[in-house]
Amino acid sequence: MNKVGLVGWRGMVGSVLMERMQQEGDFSKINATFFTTSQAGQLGPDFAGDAKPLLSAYDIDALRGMDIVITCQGGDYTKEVYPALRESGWQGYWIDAASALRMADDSIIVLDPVNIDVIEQGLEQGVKTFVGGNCTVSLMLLALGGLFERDLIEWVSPMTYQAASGAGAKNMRELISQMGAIHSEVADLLDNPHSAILEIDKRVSEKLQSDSLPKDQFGVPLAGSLIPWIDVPMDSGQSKEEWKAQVEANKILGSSKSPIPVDGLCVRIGAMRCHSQALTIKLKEDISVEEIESILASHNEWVKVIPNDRSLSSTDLTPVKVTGTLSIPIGRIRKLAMGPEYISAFTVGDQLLWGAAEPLRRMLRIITG
Ligand SMILES: NC(=O)C1=CN([C@@H]2O[C@H](COP(=O)(O)OP(=O)(O)OC[C@H]3O[C@@H](n4cnc5c(N)ncnc54)[C@H](OP(=O)(O)O)[C@@H]3O)[C@@H](O)[C@H]2O)C=CC1
Ligand SMILES: N[C@@H](CC(=O)OP(=O)(O)O)C(=O)O
Repeated sequence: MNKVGLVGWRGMVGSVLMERMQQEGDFSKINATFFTTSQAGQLGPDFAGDAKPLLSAYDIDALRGMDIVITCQGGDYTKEVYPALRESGWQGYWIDAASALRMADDSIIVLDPVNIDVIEQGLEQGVKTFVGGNCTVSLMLLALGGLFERDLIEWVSPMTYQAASGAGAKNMRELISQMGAIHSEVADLLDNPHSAILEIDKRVSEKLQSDSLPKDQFGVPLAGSLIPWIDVPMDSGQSKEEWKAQVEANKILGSSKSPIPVDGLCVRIGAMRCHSQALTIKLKEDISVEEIESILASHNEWVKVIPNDRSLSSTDLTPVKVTGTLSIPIGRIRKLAMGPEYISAFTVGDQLLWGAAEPLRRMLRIITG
């Protein structure tokens, strides 16, 4: 059995990965060793049998003993340890959730329902570094996989509605704290059915603008508001999250030499762990909505076409419905007024599952069998 080192297993993405690996019986296929950046020597988890002391995730000799290292520890860890490990002559497989190595020439971005051909070709050619894609990119490609596979997309503009989880566990907690603080501010008025709505609104607005609202993580209110910027600025005027859409999507699809334009605005909203995206798509030809739906639905087992219906869209095409599942619903598919090749769509996906942990877990299984 392959010796697999697990780093970052107790973080948010890592915990979701551990859950999925247990559900799918992955630990029976590997010889697991657990690493840590902060708790070396303490007793590790018992996911893979008896708990053993944790090894230091900075111990290059210990990592060199692994056939495969899978990490959800983050980009700073990758930047520090990966080069040293490779320079030590280690030839093992590195599977990573962080973005640090995604655009490296010798890495492949993994999303096997979309790019199993790229992955298999890479494995044959001796590629040893496999990185999970950006969550919005992976979720969009799973939703639109059928249209990309048939080369029907001229360009796509995703306008995103991204959950707090994408910013980290502390940010999820802060969102809930903000919601609680807003409610507390007006609880007495809410209890009184005769209170004036404008008074409630005034107090909520004052609370949102006050220094007493918890906002150490986001820096601004997210509850009752939104943040139309995610990640650092690029020279192009895009945010880095927006920049990733085109470069990563085309790397995954193997079309980087003549890239399909993918560009839009990324917005943080007060959802917990599901990212949503409103897509404007220019098709290369005029095909019917029925055909588009059938092409999308047949691409992979997780995508689910939701009819363009008010009630179904309100129940089935939402973060509340999708959270904690691998389902990728796509709906609101209709022709736009701009012309017969222009269509709209709306899709939702769990950014910790298909957006982060699941592509890594599946890559591990591709290697270990
Ligand atoms: N959040 C996201 O949506 C996505 C994240 N990623 C990537 O994954 C990386 C990790 O993200 P995420 O899982 O959100 O990060 P977390 O902050 O949840 O976890 C990262 C590490 O923090 C350490 N840690 C310290 N205190 C605690 C604690 N109380 N509970 C759990 N862990 C703790 C753990 O390392 P140790 O055990 O060594 O102390 C853990 O592995 C990101 O940096 C990013 O590169 C990729 C896709 C999506
Ligand atoms: N940036 C994403 C989450 C993330 O970690 O992305 P990446 O894996 O590309 O760094 C978000 O905020 O929703």
